[in-house]
Amino acid sequence: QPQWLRLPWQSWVGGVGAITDGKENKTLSGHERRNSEARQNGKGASHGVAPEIALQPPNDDTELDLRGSSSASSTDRASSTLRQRKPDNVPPSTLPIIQPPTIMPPTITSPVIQEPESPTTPKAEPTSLSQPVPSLFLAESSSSLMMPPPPLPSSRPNGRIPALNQYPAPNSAQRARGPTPNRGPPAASSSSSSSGLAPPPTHSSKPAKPSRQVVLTPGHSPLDWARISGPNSDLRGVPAATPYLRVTPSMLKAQTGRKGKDAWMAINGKVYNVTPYAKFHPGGVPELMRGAGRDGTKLFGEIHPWVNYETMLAACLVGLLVEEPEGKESEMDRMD
Ligand code: HEM
Repeated sequence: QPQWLRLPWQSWVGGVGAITDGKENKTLSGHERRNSEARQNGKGASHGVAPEIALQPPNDDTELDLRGSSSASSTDRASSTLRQRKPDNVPPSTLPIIQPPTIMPPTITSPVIQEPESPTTPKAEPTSLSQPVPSLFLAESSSSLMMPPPPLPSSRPNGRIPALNQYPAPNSAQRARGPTPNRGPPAASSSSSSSGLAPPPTHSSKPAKPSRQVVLTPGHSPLDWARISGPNSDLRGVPAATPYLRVTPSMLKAQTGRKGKDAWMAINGKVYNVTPYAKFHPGGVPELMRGAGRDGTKLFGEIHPWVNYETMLAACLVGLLVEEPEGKESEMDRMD
């Protein structure tokens, strides 16, 4: 940018006008130029902060040094960093007297990108339509081409939908079956004890049986039984080396749990010594002893078929229930 094109305020700012070219580094060159000028005068050490000071707006003491560079002493030129400098090539008579300027922030304009003469991307240009675009407005004139609206139903006065004040309809089959369950008052034929919150009669069930479980004594919980009847336990009540016995009904009949004998019970062909389990039985000792000395399969299944007796009584297994020998049976029958 030529010097004569610079405006006075651009000259005062010291090259800030060059920013309008979009090149910010010229601002630094303006500062650097003045710094180097001060250093050349031997005052560089005391004017090291010149760039910051030069950018501040001038106060009342700021005035334009009209004496020119030739008549100014080194001190004056060094202090010119605090004053307004004049351009070197402008005659003093043409210099305007600058009032304390109002610093406007330099306007940084982005460079305008000039498009080439023949752009590779074709530009869209308005073209004249050969046929008119059909109008989407429902004008009166076009109504003759459109389908007429459907006629209003004659059964609905004013086209309104009648209010459904009754659902189901009075003559519907749903209403004929009676009111919706639990949604209305009970029918006159139903029992007087039923209420709106009570379940319908078809859902009523027998009252649950009261629990017959007993309070087990301390140390006889199901967990305690599981602990003492582990896989290595032997609670059969017979000598350790005794193999599984073939238990006849007459043998079973003698093991009733009385007279110092253990209580044996047969369930599904297996005979168990239930005496060690008696105090652990949730149903109590007397209930358990109902099956002592006999085949308790039916009794057991009637009360708690879900109980896994085989696992629970594995350590109490005495043997298998077998039929009575022919001779023995006839002999016992004869004794009876
Ligand atoms: C055959 C003779 C038996 C009778 C008469 C009998 C009777 C009962 C009774 C009345 C109850 C209480 C049920 C209730 O909760 O109201 C009961 C619970 C129980 N009995 Fe027996 N019992 C017998 C044999 C056994 C045997 C051999 C065992 C061992 C496997 C056993 C294990 C149990 C268990 C684990 C319960 C608790 C069931 C539960 O809470 O669901 N019972 N028993």
